[in-house]
Amino acid sequence: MRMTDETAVLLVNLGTPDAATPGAVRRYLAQFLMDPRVVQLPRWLWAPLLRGVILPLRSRRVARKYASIWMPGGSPLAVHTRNLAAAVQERLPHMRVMHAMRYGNPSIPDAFAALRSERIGRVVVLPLYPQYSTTTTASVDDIVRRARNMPTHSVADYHLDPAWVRAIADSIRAHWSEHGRGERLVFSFHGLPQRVVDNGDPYAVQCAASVAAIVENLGLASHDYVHTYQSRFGKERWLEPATMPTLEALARQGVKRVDVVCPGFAVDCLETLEEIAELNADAFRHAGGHALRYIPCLNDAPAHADALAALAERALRQ
Ligand SMILES: C=CC1=C(C)c2cc3[nH]c(cc4nc(cc5[nH]c(cc1n2)c(C)c5CCC(=O)O)C(CCC(=O)O)=C4C)c(C)c3C=C
Ligand SMILES: [Fe+2]
Ligand SMILES: [Fe+2]
Repeated sequence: MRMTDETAVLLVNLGTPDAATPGAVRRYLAQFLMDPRVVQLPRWLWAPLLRGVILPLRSRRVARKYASIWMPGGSPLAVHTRNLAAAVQERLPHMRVMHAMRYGNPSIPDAFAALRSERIGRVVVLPLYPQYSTTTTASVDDIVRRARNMPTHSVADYHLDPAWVRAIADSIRAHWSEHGRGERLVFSFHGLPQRVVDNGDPYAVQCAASVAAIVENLGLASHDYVHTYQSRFGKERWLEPATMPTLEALARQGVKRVDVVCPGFAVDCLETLEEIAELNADAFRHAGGHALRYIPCLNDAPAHADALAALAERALRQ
């Protein structure tokens, strides 16, 4: 089949269970946690541990967490990613915009099969991770390399993209003007094992650079904000400072109101809606704080779709 000049943009996110049930969560976690980019233990050790201990226990507990945030259209990560792709499509009428998930559905191989049948000639893959990590971005690339059947260009990261930085800063300003401003702004990013960073993963450096750029745009002083890492998984040492103990320490120091923003997540998901807006908000109050206000991800906001559409167009010109 001859390819055409038609180009496509494939937005790729992490993925999420198809239902808030232990079975669906188990299928999702099994695929996610067997990715050697994510858990680097030897397979002979990890596979039986995962199947025998972790999946049976974790799937039930995590399914209840998903149930607490589930939307009429599905998992928030799936709903927001779908809506974001539609918003980007509106801005790129001359291209085909699709989305896919690294784990679960719709899969990356299925997306490439669909693009091939639509006779698309060239694809820009835009992983929805502002900061590059081997555990996320490189893992998307692993599958893209295997699945692609046409010329493909991948965007590595956009952690300092001016339009993206401005969109995040504007969303914080909008939140402040609607709800008032807390005494501290907490920037909480998904964590990584410290070992992964020690082995050369640029994620932590890029997270810090994003914080610096957003803070500069907002004109904040160093005592106005804190940069933390959330979502520890397993027994290893992860990036620090950790979000929850930091919030508890702030509350004990007498801080009554904090705002939390998560610029490592393109769209809201379990880690923001349940972990930050529910779990960490409770912990902050139990430690003596009055209110943790969570600032939502950019999701399908016009400024977010504008920034991503411009990134994709620039990548295509390269
Ligand atoms: C935004 C960047 C992310 C990095 C970096 C990342 C690394 C990473 N994650 C785990 C383990 C889990 N993460 C889970 C959920 C999850 N993680 C991200 C993003 C990053 N992960 C997102 C967007 C989500 C939410 C998915 C959703 O459906 O809403 C989970 C699943 C939930 C749970 O069981 O707690 C796990 C497990 C590791 C081990 C890791 C780096 C090594
Ligand atoms: Fe994660
Ligand atoms: Fe988590």
